[in-house]
Amino acid sequence: MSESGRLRIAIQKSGRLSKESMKLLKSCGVKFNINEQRLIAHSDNMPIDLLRVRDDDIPGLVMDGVVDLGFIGENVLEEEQLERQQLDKPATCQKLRQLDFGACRLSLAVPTEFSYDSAASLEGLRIATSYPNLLRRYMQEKGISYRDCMLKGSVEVAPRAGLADGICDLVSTGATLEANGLYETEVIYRSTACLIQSEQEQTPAKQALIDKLLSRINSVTQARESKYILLHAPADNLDKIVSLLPGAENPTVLPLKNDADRVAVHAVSSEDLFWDTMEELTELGATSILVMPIEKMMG
Ligand SMILES: Nc1ncnc2c1ncn2[C@@H]1O[C@H](COP(=O)(O)OP(=O)(O)OP(=O)(O)O)[C@@H](O)[C@H]1O
Ligand SMILES: O=P(O)(O)OC[C@H]1O[C@H](OP(=O)(O)OP(=O)(O)O)[C@H](O)[C@@H]1O
Ligand SMILES: [Mg+2]
Repeated sequence: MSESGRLRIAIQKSGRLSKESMKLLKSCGVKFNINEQRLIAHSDNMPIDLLRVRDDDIPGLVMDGVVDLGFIGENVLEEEQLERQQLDKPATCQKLRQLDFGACRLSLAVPTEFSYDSAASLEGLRIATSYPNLLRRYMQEKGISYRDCMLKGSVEVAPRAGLADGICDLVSTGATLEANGLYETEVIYRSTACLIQSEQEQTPAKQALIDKLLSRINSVTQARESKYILLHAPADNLDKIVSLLPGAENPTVLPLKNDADRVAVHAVSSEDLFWDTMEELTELGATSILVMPIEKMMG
């Protein structure tokens, strides 16, 4: 299948994961032009082909070894794994890493007028979902029987349409539930996007390219989570000031010309600096505080 020399990566064609997956690849130095009409995009500068498909198809393509890598939500990955285990189809792949986008949760939700105590309140009722296997696993663990209503989309309208009593669907802000007169009762699975690799043995050249991509992804992600901070601090308060900057245990401290009592601090901090921290820094006498994004980080 993917025995050509080129690495095949499956990404969602259009949806919640598309932009971020492409952005991540681009920031790893993979250049490509997407033609909306075409399923495949060839990279201009690396031996990589992108396959643009429905997200539901990505785990299967990776598990069958049709593509080498895939960007996918853990929710879809796990659901497909459970499905394939029942059908005795190949159901394994390597999860290379979780990614910092596509965060959502699969939750049970019921109409606002429904009085809900626990999942047992759904005993014998009908639940609409696109994730029948994850739902079944959860309800079996709780020992609750229920009836299925399998819907591929528009799950949140099912109760109002009289198709189901409750739903099990993805939630992020909760706006979709609210707009449909529903409320979230329990989270059954938490998910982010992840990068997966086929179990098939790769040629050394392809595996080296995968390792390089992964190392670049780690570097880009670390950079996204970090900030470069410059500030002037009273030398007496230096330790307190540094302790407010997470991950900046060994900052560069430089003297200031014509000011023996103050120093310049340069540090990479592992968290975003929020206004509260900035205000605390100011209270400790810090001035000229600059917080800058970092594009790449290595070593
Ligand atoms: N509201 C959300 N916020 C963040 N991530 C989300 C949200 N909704 C879904 N996701 C994540 O993005 C994935 C893709 O969601 P999307 O709604 O684009 O899927 P889809 O409609 O099934 O797309 P496709 O047409 O490719 O089948 C989900 O499986 C989940 O991992
Ligand atoms: O809690 P919220 O922030 O409202 O997000 C949840 C919604 O987001 C997803 O759908 P999406 O908007 O991707 O559209 P889709 O239903 O067409 O897949 C998901 O299926 C929910 O319907
Ligand atoms: Mg889908």
